[in-house]
Amino acid sequence: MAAQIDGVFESGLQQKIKESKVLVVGAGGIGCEILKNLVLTGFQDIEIIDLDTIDVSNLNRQFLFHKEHVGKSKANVARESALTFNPNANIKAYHDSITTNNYGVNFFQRFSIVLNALDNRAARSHVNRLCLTADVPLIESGTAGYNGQVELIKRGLTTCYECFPQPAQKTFPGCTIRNTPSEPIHCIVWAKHLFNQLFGESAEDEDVSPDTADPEAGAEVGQAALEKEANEKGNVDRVNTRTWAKECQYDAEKIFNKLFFDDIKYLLTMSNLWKNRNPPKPAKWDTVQENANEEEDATGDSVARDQKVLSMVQSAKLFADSIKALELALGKLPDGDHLVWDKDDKDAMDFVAACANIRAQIFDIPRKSRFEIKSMAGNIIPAIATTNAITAGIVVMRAFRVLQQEYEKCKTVYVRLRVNPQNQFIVPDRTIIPPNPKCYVCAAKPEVVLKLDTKKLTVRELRDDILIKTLNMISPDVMLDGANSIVISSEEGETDCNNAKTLEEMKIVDGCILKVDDFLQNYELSITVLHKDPGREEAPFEIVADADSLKPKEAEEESTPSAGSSSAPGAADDAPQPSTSKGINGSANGKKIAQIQDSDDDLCIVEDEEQENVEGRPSTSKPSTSKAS
Ligand SMILES: Nc1ncnc2c1ncn2[C@@H]1O[C@H](COP(=O)(O)OP(=O)(O)OP(=O)(O)O)[C@@H](O)[C@H]1O
Ligand SMILES: [Zn+2]
Repeated sequence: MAAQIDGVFESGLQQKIKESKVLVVGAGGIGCEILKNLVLTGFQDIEIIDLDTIDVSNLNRQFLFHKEHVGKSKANVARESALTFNPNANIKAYHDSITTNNYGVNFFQRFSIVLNALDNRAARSHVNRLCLTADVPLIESGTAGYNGQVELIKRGLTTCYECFPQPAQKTFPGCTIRNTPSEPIHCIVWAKHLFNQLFGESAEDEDVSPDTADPEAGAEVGQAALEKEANEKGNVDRVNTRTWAKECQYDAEKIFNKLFFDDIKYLLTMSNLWKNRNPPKPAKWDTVQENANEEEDATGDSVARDQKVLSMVQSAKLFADSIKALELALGKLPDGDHLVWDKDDKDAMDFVAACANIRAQIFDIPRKSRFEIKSMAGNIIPAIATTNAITAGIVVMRAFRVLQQEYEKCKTVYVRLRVNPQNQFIVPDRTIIPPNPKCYVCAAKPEVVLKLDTKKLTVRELRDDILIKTLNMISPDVMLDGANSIVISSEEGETDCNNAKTLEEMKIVDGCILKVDDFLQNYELSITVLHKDPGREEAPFEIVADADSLKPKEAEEESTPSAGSSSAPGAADDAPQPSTSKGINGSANGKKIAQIQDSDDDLCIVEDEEQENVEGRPSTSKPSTSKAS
């Protein structure tokens, strides 16, 4: 192939390519393109890992996969297809998650370079941490629609994936979801939680029943309502939702009446909630069915069906049909196993669309089409094959630079839909942004401040919601500094007795320091705990990566911002980022795009000598949070 002909590459590069060992993490939209580029440019020692199997919906853009591959391992099929381009390449495929303990520092150290083509933060953060520890250069990439981003992460030289705060993945207070939804998304989140309660892995923080502890309702009000209901009914049925649903054989009518009539009536008894809001209107199965004949059937071709906003009657029918199908699917699994919600699973999606619309109608919230609900429930930004191809091309060209150790030429690059005033649609940052010395991952002594209600937050919540879901650890061990006591152990079962205790009961109070260690990531973090009383709509905890930002205002003003600190260019602007988990960092944010477009940067990133920007500013100092589609 052309890339192996002498003279195509500058001197020495061809040899470096041949001698290098590359790891590609993810064989999805960008991963397939990267793998093809690697084999076509002469890389011979490649490993690729992906945990997933091929879905029909991947075929339009993940061109290494064809119809006959549906259901097979992405990594294995990607390997086979790529070998047809260059049978001399040596490709090893792993059908596995990169976050398991099979892939520790020793595994990473074997590579000259790692190329990420992932779609989630947890895996990106994990690879970031391992590449930092193993001191292997990592090229991080992502796309979101027409926007793409490629950046080099190199220990001590550049920002890491976690140097600056990520835009919060939008979550909603539990009481809004359970008691007082006001937007379609609240009903969609509730419906997804309900799916998990009935068929999936039910998490404690995904309860869908009325929240009697809602501070706005007033504790006594909730309690009084509970007692009132208890008296009226003789008892209050508070059994686990799944157990109850199984007992009534997933009877659609009974489940409908419980969720949309009994529970809503119950919410109405929490009268404080409805002083300044329109109260919900309970819906009963029989009453809904009375209108059934007047309504046209919701079936028809799937495209038309997807675009249509279903009525209450149609939603109720879809609710009943999808419950039956999901019950059947659950029944086929081994005992104790559960379904996993997937936007591409017809019945799971039908169920969520139906429940979200029924609840929306009850709360007088606009209903949405199945298509709209699917986008919102799946946080979907359509994947554009061309953006993936361009992005993957840049990834491999950056890999050339890394092999030649020309790190200074590896500025972060953005792919845009429209050209900027300099006629660029592939726009590099002006400079390489150095690491944030206060980064809670790559700093010499990583530390954060954690503000939370120590009287309320439990050890389990500390582990699941904060350390795992927010700080992206996999298997944390936690010690209370000074007391030498183990709060959380990564050994299964060892500290289960602590799980339900509040932090205060574990003697973790204002000012305490927790020493956290994740052996899978070779990552240690010191957490200073500060107590706060959260309000109703406030997040239950807040993580501040830079302890100085808690200083009084005057003190803050005196301190001089240093390059690469959280007050470095770009960082402050990065805080209020778009809420989607897959929104690309620095791209979906209009402000950030404007900064980039102002820049008078390199003519084209494929040029060897990138011109220095004279006017522009570094467009962002934050890493990608985007999806590799
Ligand atoms: N922990 C992980 N280990 C290995 N591979 C992972 C991990 N997390 C995600 N991936 C893989 O990264 C790839 C990301 O590619 P992409 O964004 O195109 O996702 P997709 O699932 O193929 O597409 P879509 O989400 O649009 O349906 C996926 O193939 C996914 O399986
Ligand atoms: Zn960092």
